[in-house]
Amino acid sequence: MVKAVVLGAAGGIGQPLALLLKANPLVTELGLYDIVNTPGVAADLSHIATPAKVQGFLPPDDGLKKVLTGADIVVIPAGVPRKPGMTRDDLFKINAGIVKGLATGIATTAPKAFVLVISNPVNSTVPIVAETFKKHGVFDPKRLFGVTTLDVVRASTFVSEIIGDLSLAPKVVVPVVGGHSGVTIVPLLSQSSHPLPSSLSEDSHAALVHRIQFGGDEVVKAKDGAGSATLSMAYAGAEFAAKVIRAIQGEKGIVAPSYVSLESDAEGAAALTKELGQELAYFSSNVELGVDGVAKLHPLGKLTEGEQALVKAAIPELVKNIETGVKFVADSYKATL
Ligand SMILES: NC(=O)c1ccc[n+]([C@@H]2O[C@H](COP(=O)([O-])OP(=O)(O)OC[C@H]3O[C@@H](n4cnc5c(N)ncnc54)[C@H](O)[C@@H]3O)[C@@H](O)[C@H]2O)c1
Ligand SMILES: O=C(O)C[C@H](O)C(=O)O
Repeated sequence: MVKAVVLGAAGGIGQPLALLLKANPLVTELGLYDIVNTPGVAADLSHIATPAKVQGFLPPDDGLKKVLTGADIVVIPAGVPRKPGMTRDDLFKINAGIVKGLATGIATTAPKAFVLVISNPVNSTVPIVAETFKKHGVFDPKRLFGVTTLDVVRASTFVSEIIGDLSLAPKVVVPVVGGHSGVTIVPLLSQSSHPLPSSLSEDSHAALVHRIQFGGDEVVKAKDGAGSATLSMAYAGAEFAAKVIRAIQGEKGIVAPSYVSLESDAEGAAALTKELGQELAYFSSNVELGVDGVAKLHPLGKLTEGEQALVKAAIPELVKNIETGVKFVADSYKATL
């Protein structure tokens, strides 16, 4: 029995994500929450002939508490998306408060749930959830995940395009580490399951790295003011959620990159910190999933000189983004004293 909950379920990501979760036969209950339209989305999805019982909730009448009651896994795509010319950090002002409010609801109603954060800027919203949980004395670093799967999905697609065979895309695996914005997105192309053509020029290689790092901008530009990636994100979010669900049901050996706490006693956390050469509270690396969430963090492994430089460039930005999230929660609690 698995109850999955989507917070922000009526949005551009929320609706197709809810559809894909409804289509997942392992999900037996699907709770949808948003500030608008969830009764309609839930009624629509509830006619699909799959096991999940679907219910939609709105803020009145304790909707957040009701949707979160009994939740095993909570996915959060609530918040505003970018418009052309904006960075993900520009979303912080609005999304930080939304995420903190939802995290407070989870901390008080479903503190043991596995929490998957999609709302941007992920590098800062994940620390916001963690700090909120800490304030409530319920933080378990193994149960909190920043969803970076879209970067991994993009890397698979773009590499298979360069190899010249899109049919390979589902099989191409490229670890993408760091975080989820610009230079913090670090694709380890030297570790691709399918090597790049040896004829690929240095410039084309650099362009590929850039395209993976800034793939989100491509979509924001093409949507021309109508938002950012929604369908590919829903696909990626559902993929990652499905892996977490399989792992918590006991399947072993599931590995996926995710932005997680390094301040955890999970195997490999200390070794990863050592590889990074400095303490970082959060980092995205290959994570082995288990019944309790993060079971093991994989090392970065052998990097090329270029990849080492990319990791080095990502670290100061991550430090700044993490600090912004931590400070937001600290300040907001100070303000309420
Ligand atoms: N992690 C990633 O890789 C990734 C990829 C794409 C988008 N995103 C981010 O996901 C977020 C959502 O994007 P979108 O395109 O779905 O936006 P959207 O505007 O289409 O949908 C967001 C939904 O959140 C709802 N919402 C707002 N405040 C809420 C609250 N307090 N409680 C519950 N729901 C609330 C809105 O009503 C809306 O339905 C954005 O921050 C975007 O940047 C992340
Ligand atoms: O680019 C964005 O703002 C949305 C998302 O983070 C993405 O990578 O597509």
